[in-house]
Amino acid sequence: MLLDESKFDVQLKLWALRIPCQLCRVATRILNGYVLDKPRVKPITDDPTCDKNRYLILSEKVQNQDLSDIPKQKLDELKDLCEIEVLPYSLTLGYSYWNADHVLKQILPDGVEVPSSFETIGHIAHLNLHDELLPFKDVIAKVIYDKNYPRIKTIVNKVGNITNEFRVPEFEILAGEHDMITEVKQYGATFKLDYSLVYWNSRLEHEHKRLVSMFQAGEIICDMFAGIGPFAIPAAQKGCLVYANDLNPNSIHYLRINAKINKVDDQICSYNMDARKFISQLMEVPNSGNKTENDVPISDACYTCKIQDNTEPNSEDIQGSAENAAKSTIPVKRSCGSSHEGNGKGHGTDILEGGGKKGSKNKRRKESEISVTKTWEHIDHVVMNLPASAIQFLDAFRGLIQRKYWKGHLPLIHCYCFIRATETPESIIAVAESALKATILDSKFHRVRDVAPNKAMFCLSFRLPEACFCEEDSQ
Ligand SMILES: C[S@@+](CC[C@H](N)C(=O)[O-])C[C@H]1O[C@@H](n2cnc3c(N)ncnc32)[C@H](O)[C@@H]1O
Repeated sequence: MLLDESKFDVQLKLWALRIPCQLCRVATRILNGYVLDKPRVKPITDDPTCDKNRYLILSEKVQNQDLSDIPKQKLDELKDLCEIEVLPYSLTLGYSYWNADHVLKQILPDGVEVPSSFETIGHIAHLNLHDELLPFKDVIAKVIYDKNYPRIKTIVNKVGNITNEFRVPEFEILAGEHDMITEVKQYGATFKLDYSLVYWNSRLEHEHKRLVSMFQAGEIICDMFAGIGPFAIPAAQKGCLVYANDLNPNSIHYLRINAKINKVDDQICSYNMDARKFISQLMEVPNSGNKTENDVPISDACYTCKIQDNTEPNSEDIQGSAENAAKSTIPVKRSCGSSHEGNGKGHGTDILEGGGKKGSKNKRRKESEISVTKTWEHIDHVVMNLPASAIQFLDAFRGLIQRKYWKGHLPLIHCYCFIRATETPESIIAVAESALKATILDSKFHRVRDVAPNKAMFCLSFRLPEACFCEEDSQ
């Protein structure tokens, strides 16, 4: 369907006053309420016959050449100012004048819902067109492009449902530049991403902010499904040390770029593996004799914490050794509320307050602190944002943490999930407990957003139950 822009032309028959240039401002003030007032249309224009004069265009309210629609008092004031000359003025409001909604309403058949909003990701507008709008997708995209350029340079529509495990939709580019690499800003951080290759949802900005506000400077955060870093980067900016993992190599590629852009690459260790394997390697005690085959243990890879590329394991990249890491006598700075030397018993139910020491200094970790971090001894928070299946991954925590090494509180788990109309928070907890094979003592559901009429996204936060400890003597 081609767009004939002339079809949107509307001719207005108006009146204008010919006024000396220097009096235009005063005349406009006097005629307040009777001067043309339309977005993007100037009410004062050149007089083609004399450059010392201007046309002051009157609004549609003024119908008569004798100006009888304007109150007498205003007219008298104007007459005191100058001689009044009234001229007919023809104004054409064309395609460029009308907003997208107005144009689309005229193009689309009656009864078809006009697409009123779209998600913006940097320079990309992401439409989600219903089937009935698909025959009009090109013209809709052109209008949205025309009306939002240069802020928006690429218009895409989601094709089909997301089926891949990386949660990346398939897109069709409908208008503008074929460029899916863009940058977005969230709460002061910059995120670069290829929208065709990685998961990104701008609607989660508030949730990213909310969760990170629960973290304290100095805490250790483990993000099992990190994407390009919307939890990891602001957490690191806040002074946390972050272990971030994602199965999608493109997400990790951009996470690393984003860590550099935001100058927190010395505070994020990034990994590209399955989340279960990641968490089990993170909790693996060096030299405990039960290393996962064919992998660089995370404790080794992050002995010196710089952004690591574990997709190409290379022993020369690993600085320090597991033995050194395990024997290190420099204490890891902790910000958890309880004793750092305890065996994890007697945890309070402070989960909902975030578990961090109040008033801890908002300062970034120094590399020396990072280099001795022993994740098998303590982490503060685990983030699991894969709502469709994160709860199933909770089984990875069964017997994961060795009690004899652990110091302080067990971590707070923040596990995202969907709750459908047929489900309840209790039924979700039951699924989580069955995965953990342990009772969750204290939990909180935070409603993140409605994703469909009968389906909402929630964040389930709870402290990992003590029953999940591995009691074995691993030495
Ligand atoms: C819903 S996205 C969340 C990304 C990011 N945390 C955010 O809030 O924008 C889920 C992420 O989990 C990753 N993922 C899916 N399955 C995974 C698995 N088995 N192990 C690790 N990551 C996985 C996807 O690639 C995707 O980036």
